[in-house]
Amino acid sequence: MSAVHRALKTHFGFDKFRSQQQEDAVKAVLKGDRDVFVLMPTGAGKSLCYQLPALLASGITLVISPLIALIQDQVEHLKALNVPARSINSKLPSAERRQILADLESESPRLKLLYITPEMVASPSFQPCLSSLCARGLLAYLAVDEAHCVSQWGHDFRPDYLKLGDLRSRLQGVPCVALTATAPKRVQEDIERSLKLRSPLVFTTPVFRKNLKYDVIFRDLLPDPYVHLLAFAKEALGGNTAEKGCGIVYCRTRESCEEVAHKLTKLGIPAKPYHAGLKVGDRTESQTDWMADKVPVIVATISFGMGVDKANVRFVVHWNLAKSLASYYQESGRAGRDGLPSCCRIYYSPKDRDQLNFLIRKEISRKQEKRGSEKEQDKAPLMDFEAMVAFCEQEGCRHATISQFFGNPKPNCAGACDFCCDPRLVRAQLARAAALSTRTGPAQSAEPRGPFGFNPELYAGGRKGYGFERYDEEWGSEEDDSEKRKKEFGDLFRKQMSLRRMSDVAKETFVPPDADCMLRDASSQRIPRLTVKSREHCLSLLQECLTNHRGAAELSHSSDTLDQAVEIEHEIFRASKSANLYKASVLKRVSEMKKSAAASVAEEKQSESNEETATCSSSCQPLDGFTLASQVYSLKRKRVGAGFRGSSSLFQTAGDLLKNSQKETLATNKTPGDPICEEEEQVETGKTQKMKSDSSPIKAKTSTTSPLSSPSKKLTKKQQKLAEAAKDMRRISQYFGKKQVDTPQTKAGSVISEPEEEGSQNHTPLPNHTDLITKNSTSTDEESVTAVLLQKSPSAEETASRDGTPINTEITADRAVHGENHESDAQRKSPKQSHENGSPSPPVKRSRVMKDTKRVTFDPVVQETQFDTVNGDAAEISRKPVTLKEAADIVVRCLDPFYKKGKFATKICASLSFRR
Ligand SMILES: Nc1ncnc2c1ncn2[C@@H]1O[C@H](COP(=O)(O)OP(=O)(O)OP(=O)(O)O)[C@@H](O)[C@H]1O
Ligand SMILES: [Zn+2]
Repeated sequence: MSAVHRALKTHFGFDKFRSQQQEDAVKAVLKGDRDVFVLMPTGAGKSLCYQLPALLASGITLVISPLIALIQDQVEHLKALNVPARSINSKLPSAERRQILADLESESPRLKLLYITPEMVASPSFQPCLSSLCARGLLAYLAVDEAHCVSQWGHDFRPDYLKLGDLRSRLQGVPCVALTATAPKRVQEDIERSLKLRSPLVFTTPVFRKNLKYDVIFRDLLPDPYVHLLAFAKEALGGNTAEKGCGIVYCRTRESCEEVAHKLTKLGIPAKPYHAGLKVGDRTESQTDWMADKVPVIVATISFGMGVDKANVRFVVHWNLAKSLASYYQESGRAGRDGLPSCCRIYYSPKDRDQLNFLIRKEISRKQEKRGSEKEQDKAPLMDFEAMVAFCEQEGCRHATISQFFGNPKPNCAGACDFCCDPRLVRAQLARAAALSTRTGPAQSAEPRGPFGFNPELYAGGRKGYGFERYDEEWGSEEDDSEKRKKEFGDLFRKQMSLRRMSDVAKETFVPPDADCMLRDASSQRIPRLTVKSREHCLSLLQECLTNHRGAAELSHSSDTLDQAVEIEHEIFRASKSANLYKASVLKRVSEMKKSAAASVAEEKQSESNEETATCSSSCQPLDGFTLASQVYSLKRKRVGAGFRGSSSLFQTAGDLLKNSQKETLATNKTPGDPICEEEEQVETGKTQKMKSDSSPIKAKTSTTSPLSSPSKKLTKKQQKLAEAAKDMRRISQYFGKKQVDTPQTKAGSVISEPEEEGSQNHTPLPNHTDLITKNSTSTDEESVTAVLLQKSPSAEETASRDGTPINTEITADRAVHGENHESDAQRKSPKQSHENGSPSPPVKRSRVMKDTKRVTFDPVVQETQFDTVNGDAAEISRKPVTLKEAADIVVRCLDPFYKKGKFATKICASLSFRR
């Protein structure tokens, strides 16, 4: 017996390979001299093609997989086999994450397989680990599971998968294994290109699976579809639901899931729904119960089942049409993995087809609007969908249709489909459906009718959005929804029209949630202009806050804080009427949580001496010789005081900051500062200002000429004015802050903005007080004030460019606020750079610094305390109403700190300070 066969038996308990292709693929991967492309149908045993070599090779195999649920499933399966496999993901408790990272950093890690999502592998927090593994030659293989996600022609295209091409480039010399079940020819080519596979060896098995019986039932012809489904399920399960296996019913909408599950249960077969609208706990329970055979039927949206490895699935029903034949093949392929006869049925409805057709076209058009251009591959979803429709409507062997679609020769069906079983029945059904269609008239036609008619040429465009990847759930109930469709069409029409008028409607297009979106009611568009990304960002803010309160400030988030955050977010979502009020409420909640947390540590903080703060400030060395913008973030607040404090950013360039901090580093030559130290440094208080001006590495470029640069000297008259102005500004900001909230706090330490689109540079600078006040004061409406507080503010950039101050540092600092998914350019580039330089940087620390800094620098409690100390009348001011005149006065004062009681103290140096 060969070593490979022995390992197969020892680790997996299999006596032989499932197929010749499986064996050949395993051996090719083991050889390690070529990249390998495994193209086998679902259930063919693709995973083994990298899992077995991973166990036999020295080092760790990095497995990229699209869904955390799928990863968990695989990891659990491997753990049960005593295979050292783990996953690093956002749901992992921090203790476990630390344990895994410690193992990976050890000299000879125990772990053999590390599962990770494409997002996580690209995240800054993971880079040090990756670089270290790579540098130490500990990466055995890179396996990309569900590789069709990489292709823009693939039905589950995920933009983050595209980044894997870069990862691939970094991992020179590490063989790559790409695996997928569904890859028509063009998708295969795209995968090879995207993953930069080097003339890979391709292992493929025919898609035909003779144990699967396919049939199509026209739902509209049935007197009671649920009863029909019940009879089918009973038969497929062998009558005894408890022992003979289980089934999956796929629905397109959450409502359908609920409805079908309810009906089946009522009729006698226990069924549970599974969709993204369920509470996390309920969803998990549905899956667990089904996996454990406690509930025989799961009724789910397509977010369920990717990679579900359950051998005894006796039937897969599509209550609604799949979006493509490739998807259908994959989804239906979850049946009969044990090789026993199983059934795959579609309950087809032309009405359903029309809806889907409409939605696909809409999705295509949305993508095109967003992109602003057409691409050849835009056509793919429609072509794929047409193949799906043809599968249902044609007179012919279903297996043959599938095989041909994947470029395989026509198989010998041998009665494994309804047509081959009895073509007359299929024909009869088609005829009855055609008759029904004629009777019911145009409603059955292929195109939905909108108020202005529907011109597919105009609206579908001969182009397509790459992958029509998110199609379920938010499309509303399949039941009588003509009103909704009318509205949808109306919206689409308006958008199309305004697109033609060159308006930027694309911004308003609702981008549906990803399949693994954690939000409740993720696809709800109840609040206009509130995007899923915004909500996810808010969720992460809440979770981060919750996590901190528990003292688990590491990068991970535990699942219970996530649950809690999901609940809180949903509660706010439900209670909010507008996007801005929603964001305001989130910030308020974050602020409240921070306050309560800060209260508990307030005593501790007070006891820390100024001396310590100053020491810390000077000892906090930049990482890798580079000072993070977040480390000098206090600049922004200094600007608030219009240069009142010593080293005002008004005169500071990023280059200066860098130079000075480097000088300081060399001079002090101390050990790198603990981020916590930096945290403390950022906690500016009135008491520490002098210290900071003396010890801060940040020196004003024009400090020798600026009258504002030496706060330790006796203040000149002008300086006093500036001081007053600064004080006023604080009052003002306090005023608006208080008035506004009930509300959101700029001081909450987080500005909620649209999280950046993939790859975009759309960062929201934290508004400084001046900007806020300036804008707020022109607004009387509560919501618009909130909007000013929360929306993307050009303030920092404007101010900076007005000043001539390079904005890079501030932007980077702002980016830090967005957490690990919104890393700075520097962070994004760092892995590659470090690889190229051969000296991996330690971004783990960097990201910690940024994270910590952001929290403390803008801690509302700190700001409030500070203010109260300096201006005891803050609270009073905040409660006073303000007249329009007062507001105008305030605005002008903010714009010009030399303004006082209707007069401007215009001085050359003043204008110099502002123009520089
Ligand atoms: N050599 C083998 N002998 C017997 N069973 C096997 C063998 N290899 C794999 N299997 C089993 O086949 C089932 C399907 O394997 P696997 O999950 O790897 O399929 P897959 O091709 O990856 O499917 P998917 O496309 O859904 O990811 C699993 O239960 C697995 O344990
Ligand atoms: Zn057939």
